[in-house]
Amino acid sequence: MSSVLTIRGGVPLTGRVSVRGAKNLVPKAMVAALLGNEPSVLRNVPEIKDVEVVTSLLQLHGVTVEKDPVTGDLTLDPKAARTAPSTAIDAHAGDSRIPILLCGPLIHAIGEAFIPDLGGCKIGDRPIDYHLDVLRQFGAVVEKRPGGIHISAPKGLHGAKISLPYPSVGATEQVLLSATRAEGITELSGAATEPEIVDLIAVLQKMGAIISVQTDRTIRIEGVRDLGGYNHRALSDRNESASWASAALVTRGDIFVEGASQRDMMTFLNTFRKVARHGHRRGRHPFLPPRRQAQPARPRNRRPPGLHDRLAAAPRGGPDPGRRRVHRA
Ligand SMILES: CC(=O)N[C@H]1[C@@H](OP(=O)(O)OP(=O)(O)OC[C@H]2O[C@@H](n3ccc(=O)[nH]c3=O)[C@H](O)[C@@H]2O)O[C@H](CO)[C@@H](O)[C@@H]1O
Ligand SMILES: C=C(OP(=O)(O)O)C(=O)O
Repeated sequence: MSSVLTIRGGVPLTGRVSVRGAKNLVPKAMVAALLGNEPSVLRNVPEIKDVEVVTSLLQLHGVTVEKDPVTGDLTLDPKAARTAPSTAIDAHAGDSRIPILLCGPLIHAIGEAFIPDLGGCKIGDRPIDYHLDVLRQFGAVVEKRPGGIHISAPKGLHGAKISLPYPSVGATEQVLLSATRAEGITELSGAATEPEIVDLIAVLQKMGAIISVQTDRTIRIEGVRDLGGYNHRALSDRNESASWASAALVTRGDIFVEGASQRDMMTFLNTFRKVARHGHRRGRHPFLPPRRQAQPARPRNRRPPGLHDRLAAAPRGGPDPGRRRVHRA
């Protein structure tokens, strides 16, 4: 499939769409299933590439992944987890960014991990130094090898006091997935606390993990020896919901987004309302000022609480008869 989508605009978008489970939770919850000693069931699973990649990587490691043909629910059983051939893992090089999160769970399940070179959206430099630092602080040995990274932990993973220089989503997930079965207590400060992180914590807690989140971006994890399975319905994708809302705004359309969660989108909804109001004051059209397009209400700080980076500039006003090229997530 081409990696470019060409959109011919100029038509108001109207109708009803159903939003599925969050892309930024589902593949991570699938990885979490590897930490259990019994099957897990994940519901509200979207049909996206990250799910395919993680399914394949889990299967390569002996995890059975069964998809219900009617509901699309996944049952993941890790009890036969085993080492996978690095050539087979390598076939996934460049496919996704999720494999880096397999490190902790694979070390707990089989004692080592080989992670292929990462993919993911091309949104600039995307280092993984926080991930590797965190793993080393847990006691892992990280080695660069041709085609990927090899990680082992001859003395197991041990809880640690970790501080992130920036509230990285991925690095916070790395800590959560590594610490829940590490020996001792982990205290993470400077953690990301997005709704998808909170939902991942809910998944881990269902498995038996002991995790508390404080209001100052500190997460405390008390390691446990074993975890069970989970039965979880993924939270809905707030980015997809916000994309539909933005599409309705800029095309003067009317879209009902079934399953969107106000609670997880408060910052976006405030921004959306301000943009719409701004346009209304300045021109005839509710969303479009007469001479120039409504300006995005840009957040002042780098990552305002609750607003996904990707959406910080999403709701620009004004219908656009032209074409748009977007990159595919
Ligand atoms: C900024 C960005 O696009 N964040 C998205 C990205 O998270 P992803 O985990 O890729 O990015 P982070 O939120 O971790 O990165 C935030 C910032 O920390 C820096 N950083 C991060 C990790 C690291 O090891 N070293 C380092 O320097 C990055 O350069 C960036 O400036 O994908 C997630 C989906 O999985 C989304 O939920 C996040 O909203
Ligand atoms: C950057 C993102 O996606 P990915 O990490 O999958 O590339 C994102 O969801 O914001």
